[in-house]
Amino acid sequence: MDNSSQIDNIVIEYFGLEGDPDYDIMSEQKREYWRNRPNWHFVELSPTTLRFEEVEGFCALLKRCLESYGKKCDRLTEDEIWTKIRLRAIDRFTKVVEGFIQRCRKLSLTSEKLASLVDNHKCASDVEQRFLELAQKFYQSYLQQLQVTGEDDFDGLMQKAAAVITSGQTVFHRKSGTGDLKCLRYILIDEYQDFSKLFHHLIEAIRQQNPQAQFFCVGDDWQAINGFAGSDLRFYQNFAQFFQPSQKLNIATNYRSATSIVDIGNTLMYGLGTPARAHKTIFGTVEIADLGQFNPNLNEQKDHPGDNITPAILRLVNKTIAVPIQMRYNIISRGVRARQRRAPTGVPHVNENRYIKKGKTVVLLSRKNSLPWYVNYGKPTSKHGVLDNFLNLVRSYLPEESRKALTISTAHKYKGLQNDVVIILDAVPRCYPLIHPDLMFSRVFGDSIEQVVDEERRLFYVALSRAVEHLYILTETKNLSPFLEELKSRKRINLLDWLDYPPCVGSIQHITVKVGNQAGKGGNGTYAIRDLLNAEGYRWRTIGWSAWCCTYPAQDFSIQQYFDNAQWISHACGIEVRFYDDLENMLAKYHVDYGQFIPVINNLSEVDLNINPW
Ligand SMILES: Nc1ncnc2c1ncn2[C@@H]1O[C@H](COP(=O)(O)OP(=O)(O)OP(=O)(O)O)[C@@H](O)[C@H]1O
Repeated sequence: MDNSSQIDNIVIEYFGLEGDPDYDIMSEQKREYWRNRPNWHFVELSPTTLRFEEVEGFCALLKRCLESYGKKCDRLTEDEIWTKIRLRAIDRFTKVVEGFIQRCRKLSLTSEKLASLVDNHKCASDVEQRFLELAQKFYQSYLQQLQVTGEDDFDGLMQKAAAVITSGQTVFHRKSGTGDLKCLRYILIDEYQDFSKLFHHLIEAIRQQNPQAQFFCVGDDWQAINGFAGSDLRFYQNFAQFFQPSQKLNIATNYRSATSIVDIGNTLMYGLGTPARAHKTIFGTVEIADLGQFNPNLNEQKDHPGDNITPAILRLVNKTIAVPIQMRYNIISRGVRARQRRAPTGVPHVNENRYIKKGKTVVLLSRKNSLPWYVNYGKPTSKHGVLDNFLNLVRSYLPEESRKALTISTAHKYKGLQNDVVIILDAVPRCYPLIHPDLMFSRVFGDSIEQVVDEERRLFYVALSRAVEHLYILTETKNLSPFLEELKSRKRINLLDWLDYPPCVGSIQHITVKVGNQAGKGGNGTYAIRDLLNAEGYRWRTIGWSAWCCTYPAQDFSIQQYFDNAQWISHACGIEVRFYDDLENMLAKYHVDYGQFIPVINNLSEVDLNINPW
């Protein structure tokens, strides 16, 4: 497209999966998003258009549409199109082939064994068949390349190690010293649910040489989540068959999580094994956070146009980390003390016991390495990918000293870890279970949708069970993950009320104080104290509410101290004082009459509520 005549921006969207309810919801969200953006035109096309118009008509239609917006269109040649999409296209294809080769290696397949596997496999589509033809060639070349160069991959080293041990060579040398596999008395294997054929070969080789060695294998079949990478739960499930004689012990005590979290994990895995028993006695919390019920306020809409997820997460994080900057605490606590001392009856009393329990750490767990399309994390700030960029965005809204308390990870990578607070970002059907379209390329290894769904359930379990005290499950109640749906049908789970999670005010650097006249009391109030205000550095401003304005560093600012130090106050009558943060959010409003200051209804409650009630 020739953009020389660019006046406005155009987004062209091809809604290729129309008719799929989940996809249609997302399409409607996209329409809504672009409708609300000035200077952007949204052009949508779909397979229906393509079916009616056929390719030529479809292109002509698009051209006419773009020209109506003043865009000149020149059709690219096939070669030019390929040049533009090449990198992206190769990237996905490369990943699929790479995964395929890794699976073959984990199974210790030779080219011949793979060929026989493919011969006996019934392809479900032409695409699958053509892929398998190509993949076999790639695998053959890969093996040849290893042979020619003498290089090896990890799986190759494992195979060689097993072969060397089988041949009777059991002495090994390491930097720390020399050893003999024949002398090993105990072999401890962790994460046994993730065992693969390749590891099994190695262990078998050791056992052949050293039949006296005792094996101790620990694993959790509820956490078997690496089938896609070649792990095989068979080794765990049929343990007794592989290790004879053997004894099996159940470790059912969960030392990690609060009872409500252990309970939710058991409910998800009901019927799939011995339920866990919580050792901790604290109850903890499990709450569903429904994005469908979330209404961002004007500031949040301004900061995150078209994106509800970011402000929603910010509210949860803000409340849970809740190590409010000292300054914010000062404003509130001293403000509240002032209110309690001087306020006439009827001014709401704030219970200071609700304040801060510091030191909670929070992790955001994502099913994918990416986020929904409408989440705009701005200019990339990290080269480690989308999630880290998003983390930096969310952190930028937190006080400096709280930032490290927040981390992000995929659910897969968080296996084995834990956090006080876990926020699951995406308990929706397109994430749990995530059935990747590339699944068709691993059917030949026996992968099926049923297996994937089982593994996704276990992944969801891993995500839930990382929480020590508090678990938030972010979802859309009209679009729940089937696992969550099932959980809800078996157990009552609290749906959080967003009113309890007020907006994140953000890091405040400055407080602007505006001193003006109370409504209905004429202009004499400020006139009488103008020289005093002037001397204290105030300037008269008429933008918005006409008032004398002065800005103070937010650090250690307190309303009580402010009034204690204000020279003008003893002469003041009919005055209104307003306190604003950097974003022009009004934090507090006071009336001053006859030297007395009285708090009026104000927005401090919003800041108050940012304090962690736990
Ligand atoms: N006997 C114990 N007494 C008290 N706390 C324990 C005990 N054993 C483990 N824990 C605590 O329980 C938590 C989980 O322990 P650990 O990570 O060893 O378990 P795990 O079975 O490997 O967990 P997962 O496989 O779910 O990651 C940790 O916080 C650990 O400190």
